[in-house]
Amino acid sequence: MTQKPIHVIGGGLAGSEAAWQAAQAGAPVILHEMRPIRGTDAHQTDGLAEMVCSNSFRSDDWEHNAVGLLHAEMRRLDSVIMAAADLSQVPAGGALAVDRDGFSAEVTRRIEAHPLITIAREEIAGLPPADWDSVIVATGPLTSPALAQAILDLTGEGQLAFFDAIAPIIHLDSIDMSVAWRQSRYDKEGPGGDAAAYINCPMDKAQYEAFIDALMAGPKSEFKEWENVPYFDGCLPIEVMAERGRETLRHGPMKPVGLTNAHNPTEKAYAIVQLRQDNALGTLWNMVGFQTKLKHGAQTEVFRTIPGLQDAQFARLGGLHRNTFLNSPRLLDRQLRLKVQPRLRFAGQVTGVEGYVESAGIGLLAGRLAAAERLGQALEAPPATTALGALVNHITGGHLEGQPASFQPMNINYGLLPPIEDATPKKADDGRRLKPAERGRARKRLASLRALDDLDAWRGAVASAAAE
Ligand SMILES: Cc1cc2nc3c(=O)[nH]c(=O)nc-3n(C[C@H](O)[C@H](O)[C@H](O)COP(=O)(O)OP(=O)(O)OC[C@H]3O[C@@H](n4cnc5c(N)ncnc54)[C@H](O)[C@@H]3O)c2cc1C
Repeated sequence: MTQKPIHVIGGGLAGSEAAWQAAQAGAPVILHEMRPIRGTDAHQTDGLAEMVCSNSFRSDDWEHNAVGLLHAEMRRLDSVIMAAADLSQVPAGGALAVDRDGFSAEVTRRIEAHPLITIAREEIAGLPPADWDSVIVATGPLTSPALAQAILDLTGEGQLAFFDAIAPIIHLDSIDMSVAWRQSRYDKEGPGGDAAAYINCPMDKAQYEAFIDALMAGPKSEFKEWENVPYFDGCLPIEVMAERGRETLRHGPMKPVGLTNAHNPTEKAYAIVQLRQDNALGTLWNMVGFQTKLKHGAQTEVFRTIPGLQDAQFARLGGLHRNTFLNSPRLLDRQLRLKVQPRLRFAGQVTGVEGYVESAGIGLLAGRLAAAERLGQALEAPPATTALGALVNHITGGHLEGQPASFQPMNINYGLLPPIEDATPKKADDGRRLKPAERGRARKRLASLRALDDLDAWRGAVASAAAE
């Protein structure tokens, strides 16, 4: 080898894709995977890109579904994960589901056969040796404890999370603002000078009582033993708080004080649910204090009883599970490099994306970015109008600085892409006025078309830069 190798740590969804992309670009790679020498609490095999739970890559509809769009973008960029998934497909309607063993075997076969990739079966149990000048850390939600500790020591207290306590996140355009209103408690101005930073949903006594009953009765997900993490008070699940007393929530996250119903100023609410802006675009809002272990079906049912949220569309539902991830907006640059030690790049779920496809997508970019750097080529991540670019934006800057809720992992969704509102047709080809749901679909299709156009323009620019 004439070039020094890029070291990829972790042969999961992200690491396999990163190794493949870097090698395809012409850079030699050593892929370090600790299985089978050391296992995780979830992996069962020693195959690369093992899917630890469901066998689905979710919707394959690129026109109307953001993860389908991500599939399409990755296929255009020679993704090994998508190629192996397409070969291992099993029937699943509009979803892309795979035979998990066949899929993992195909990824393993392609990586093993690549002339520029060497696989080393070993745990990297601390910071990589100083002479590894280009490293991609793709060790996932179950990063081995020794490496997690080394990253924590390097980045500082509070910059690496070990589990997710997530409150649901809702698309702004599905909130009924004829019921809800914008106001901060006591009209207090935030750092940006905004005294109307929250969206408020009021409840009367009967609605509150029914809500508490539904919360306590709803089915909950139980932690597996290996997920046995203690709660700390800042992120108690809402149903655990409700179990401490029927009034607890009314004195906690649902307290009605300091707020006046803009639609009916004389009416005093018995309890109020607040939503806080979640992304810089202002398209996504999280339910403040509503981290929950309710099962997903129960969450949509129970939370849609909240006035103003009766038609809520959830960008993600709440949950609590083991997950190692960085405070990426603070720690990573747009090249996915650790600011304090730029030889270390991060990829996959450890950067704060969520899901097989998203993890592989960030692996794809990390591999290309590392290879370009190694080969002396200039390369930027794709624009935020693409699904891949929107993910990079989310993890490196799309979330709001300075708000109390910390950065939370996220699946790809259209709310992470800049809105396309103005261009959405109001009428069908036959002149009929489009219903809101039809307009929503039309808007998604336009956003997908824009994404693929912009991705192609980016690919074109990258190809000509590489040829220079
Ligand atoms: C229990 C569980 C269930 C999940 N279910 C789903 C699901 O149904 N659908 C979905 O989309 N996502 C699911 N996820 C999320 C899923 O893990 C990620 O979407 C995806 O696998 C992340 O890809 P990754 O490459 O970042 O991590 P992984 O695929 O986990 O790969 C990380 C790799 O790094 C290796 N590794 C760790 N530490 C070291 C080290 N120090 N040295 C060398 N190698 C190391 C591990 O062995 C592993 O192979 C689940 C996660 C968990 C934990």
